[in-house]
Amino acid sequence: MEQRVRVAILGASGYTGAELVRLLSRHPRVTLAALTANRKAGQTMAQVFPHLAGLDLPVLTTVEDVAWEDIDFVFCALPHGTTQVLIKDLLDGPHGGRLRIADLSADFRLIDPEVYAQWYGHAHQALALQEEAVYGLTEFNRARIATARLVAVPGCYPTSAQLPLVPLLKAGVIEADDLIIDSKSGASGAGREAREGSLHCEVSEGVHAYGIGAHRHTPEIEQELSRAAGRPVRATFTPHLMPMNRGILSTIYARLAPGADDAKVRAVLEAAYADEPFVRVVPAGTLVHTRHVRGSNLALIGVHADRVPGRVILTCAEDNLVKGASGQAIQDMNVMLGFEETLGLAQAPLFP
Ligand SMILES: NC(=O)C1=CN([C@@H]2O[C@H](COP(=O)(O)OP(=O)(O)OC[C@H]3O[C@@H](n4cnc5c(N)ncnc54)[C@H](OP(=O)(O)O)[C@@H]3O)[C@@H](O)[C@H]2O)C=CC1
Ligand SMILES: CC(=O)N[C@@H](CCC(=O)OP(=O)(O)O)C(=O)O
Repeated sequence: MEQRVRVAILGASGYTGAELVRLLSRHPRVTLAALTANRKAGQTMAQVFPHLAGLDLPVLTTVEDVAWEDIDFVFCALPHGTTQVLIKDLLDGPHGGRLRIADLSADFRLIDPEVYAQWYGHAHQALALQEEAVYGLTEFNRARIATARLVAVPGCYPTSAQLPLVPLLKAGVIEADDLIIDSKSGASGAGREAREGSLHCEVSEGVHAYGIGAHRHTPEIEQELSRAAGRPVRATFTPHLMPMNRGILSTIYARLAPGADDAKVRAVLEAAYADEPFVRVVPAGTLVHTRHVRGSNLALIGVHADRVPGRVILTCAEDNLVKGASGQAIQDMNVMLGFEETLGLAQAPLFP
């Protein structure tokens, strides 16, 4: 029988942690050996998340109480800012030599320490690890992810922007200096701790933009799009909070490069994702919908002609908690450990 890896999930009492537990509980090569929480340490997962009550799971402990000698792989699903020092201590500690980590927070995604300090309001506290970490959008970075010790799992919004835009910038069929990314997210994107602002009566029956011109995912989006384009990319990014639980829909407006049209854009994206298990370009005339990805690791991309000459409209739908976070992290783990990339992630979306 094939050996299983022993996994710790730090922050298992949060939304992305619970989603990791849900998906990994059916992963054929994983044993969930440790689950941690902060305020909820000492409780069972069934107490915190009754929907997971049927699973045989370890009790939630603090990070300090994990038997690290027993752990091979760590998913870190803690608030950004709290993560960098904790991961540094873990990797510098007595068991650091064998641990490999997928970090879901924003702590290791930005390459430039000055950009990090500017957008996150403090100097990074683990600079060497920030430099070492590999950006974990699997579709574009498999070789480096495979050998990484620390993978920075992309942000939910940046994933929905990069999947349509990276192949187009690489192919030079859209211009790099005129991108508008208009994104909508479900309230689970703010995490379970968010409370105020995420209460039903504050999210339902209304929509609002936030972080306008100033959202911390902007530098992550620009960093990765610039890498793809081979030159600096500036993008206008505006997120919106939607009255729904899960899902992100990004609508992207781009200017076509000379000689390109929407058919060319579609052909580039179809070729880029022809062999990808989790990214689909929907047929012309079909609309992408957050309902069509819910609970799955899929991202759907739509390509639409714009009646304004020289422009194209792209849409991308994903589940923020799956391809936007926990599913993406598992996809990275599968690559890091040499497993088949789809293990634990093959479930179809939940509809309606
Ligand atoms: N929600 C989403 O769609 C996405 C989230 N992310 C990122 O993933 C990470 C987790 O997000 P999410 O699951 O939504 O957050 P939640 O607020 O739902 O969960 C946070 C978790 O961290 C624990 N925690 C909080 N503070 C500390 C601390 N000081 N020390 C140890 N543990 C602590 C909480 O424990 P307790 O419950 O006991 O307080 C809980 O388990 C964040 O960095 C987030 O930005 C990334 C992509 C998408
Ligand atoms: C709806 C909502 O509030 N979404 C979050 C993004 C969640 C996420 O992915 O943030 P990380 O960069 O920390 O991973 C926000 O706008 O901050």
